[in-house]
Amino acid sequence: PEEARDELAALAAEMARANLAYHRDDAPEISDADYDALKLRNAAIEAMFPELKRSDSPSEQVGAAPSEAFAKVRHAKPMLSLENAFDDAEVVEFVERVRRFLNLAPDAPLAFTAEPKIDGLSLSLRYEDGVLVTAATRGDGEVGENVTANARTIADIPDRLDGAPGVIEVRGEVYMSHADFEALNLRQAETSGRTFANPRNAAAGSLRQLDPKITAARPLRFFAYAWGELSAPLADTQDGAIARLHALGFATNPLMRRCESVDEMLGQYRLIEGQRATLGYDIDGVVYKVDRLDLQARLGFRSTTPRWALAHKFSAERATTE
Ligand SMILES: Cc1ccc2cc(C(N)=O)cc(O)c2n1
Repeated sequence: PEEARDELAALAAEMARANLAYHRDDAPEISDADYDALKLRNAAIEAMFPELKRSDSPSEQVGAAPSEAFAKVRHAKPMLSLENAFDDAEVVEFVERVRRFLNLAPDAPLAFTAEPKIDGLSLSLRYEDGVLVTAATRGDGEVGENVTANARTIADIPDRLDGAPGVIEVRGEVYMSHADFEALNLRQAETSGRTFANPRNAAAGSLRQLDPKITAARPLRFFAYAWGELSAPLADTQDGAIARLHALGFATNPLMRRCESVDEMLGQYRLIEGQRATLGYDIDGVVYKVDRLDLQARLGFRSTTPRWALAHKFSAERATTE
């Protein structure tokens, strides 16, 4: 029994640390599966020595373990990641690959959009008949976490839409500005002593708080940049669709431009890179997308990335906010 008591104490400490890392700092130290294994071991020892059950045992608490913290949501359309490019030559290759796939002559017009790649965390917002019904994190791309109550506290996210398709899933990035991040860390240092390493962790940790009142006190922002299920098209082009999202009340990034050539794409990349230090929020590259949505549909997706999009990353600079 003495070893059992010691092991229960060790398990309790490890689970408490895992919970803190997961819920407050959104930097899970162990996987859901590992956490569940700790809970199982804990339950097994309690079964053998019921008198040793601790008051802080997870079998005493109702749910709220990392793996059950948020209900799971299966995305109607997978939330994909983007293929990366690190230099101009890879961008030229991407455009040539798109032309070949579409069987376009080298001089045939082919427009792209170029926009800053926000360094936050993806969120999918489902509206039905203009009402926000579900907000879900990306998760593994197929299944995310239901964070609807928390998303409702974000000012940039409308609770209702007028004039939208009956079903519309808006996708974008939740992020925290540098100024809000510094102020939050000051507050954190004075209260809990736990500060966040960077704005992305602070945004993710704030969005995945169990208590929406805590999320409401966190200054989170949102840029819309894509969509999932739609019961009717938004427009014929990427540029037009983003303009439509803006008209519906979403914040979209003002540095997005339609580009008629690779040179214009690379020019927009340099313009955005030049403004990187003055935006007031973190970006880690530029996203190019084929502008015409009929061409996006023809290009389709590889297993996890669209053929019609590319993320052109900035060279990794010494982190400026850590
Ligand atoms: C399709 C897709 C996937 C991930 C994206 C991510 C970002 C971003 N992090 O800003 C922007 C986009 O337009 C994206 N578009």
